[in-house]
Amino acid sequence: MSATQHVASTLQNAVIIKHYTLAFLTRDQNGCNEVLLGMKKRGFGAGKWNGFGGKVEPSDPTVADAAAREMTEEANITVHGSDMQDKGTLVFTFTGKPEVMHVHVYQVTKYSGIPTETEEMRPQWYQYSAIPYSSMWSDDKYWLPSLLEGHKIIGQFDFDSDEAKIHHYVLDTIEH
Ligand SMILES: Nc1ncnc2c1[nH]c(=O)n2[C@H]1C[C@H](O)[C@@H](COP(=O)(O)OP(=O)(O)OP(=O)(O)O)O1
Repeated sequence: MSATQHVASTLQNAVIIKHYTLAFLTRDQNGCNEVLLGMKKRGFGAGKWNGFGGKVEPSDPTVADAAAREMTEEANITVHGSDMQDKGTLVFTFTGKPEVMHVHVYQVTKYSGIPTETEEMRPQWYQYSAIPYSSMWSDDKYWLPSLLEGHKIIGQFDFDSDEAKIHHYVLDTIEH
C-alpha cells in the first residue's frame, strides 16, 4: 500500500479528525534560500521550532484562510488565503487516542509585513542548510527537506501517546 493509500484509509476510518494548518514562509535572501520558523512559546509544542499554524476554526471560510489567519496571529504577517501554496497533507495518530490530526501544509512566498514576535511565537529566518531539526518535532526532518526542495508531501506518523516517539511512519513525495 502506498503512503497516499495508507493516509486515505486512516482518514476514512478515523472516529475523530481534527484539522490543523502548518505554513512555511520562504524567501531568497541574496541568493540564499531561507525559511521562517517560529519558536513556540506556550501550549502544545512549546520550546520547539516549527512552521506557523493551528486549529482550523468553524469561522474560517477555507482551510487556506485558516492558515493565513494563523500567520497573522503568530507572526504579524499578512497573507491572502489564495497565496497559500498547497504542499500536502500530514496525518498524526497517537497510541490509545481516538483522534487523528489532519495537518494541511502550505508554503508562502507572497506576503506583506515583517515577521515579529507575538505572544505565541518568536520568528526567526533560517538558511535551508541550518534548520534546527534537533529542536523541532521529530517527524519534521523526514518531510521538510522534500517540501523545501519543491515537492508536495503526503505522510502519516504514528506516535506514542504523548507525541514524543514515532513508532511507524509512511511518506510519499510528489513531484511538483
Ligand atoms: N508532530 C508535529 N509535526 C509538525 N507539526 C506539528 C506536529 N504536531 C503539531 O501539533 N504540529 C503543528 C500543527 C499546528 O500548526 C501546530 C499546533 O497547533 P496549536 O498551537 O495546538 O493550535 P492553535 O490553534 O494555535 O492553539 P492555541 O494555542 O491558540 O489554542 O503545531
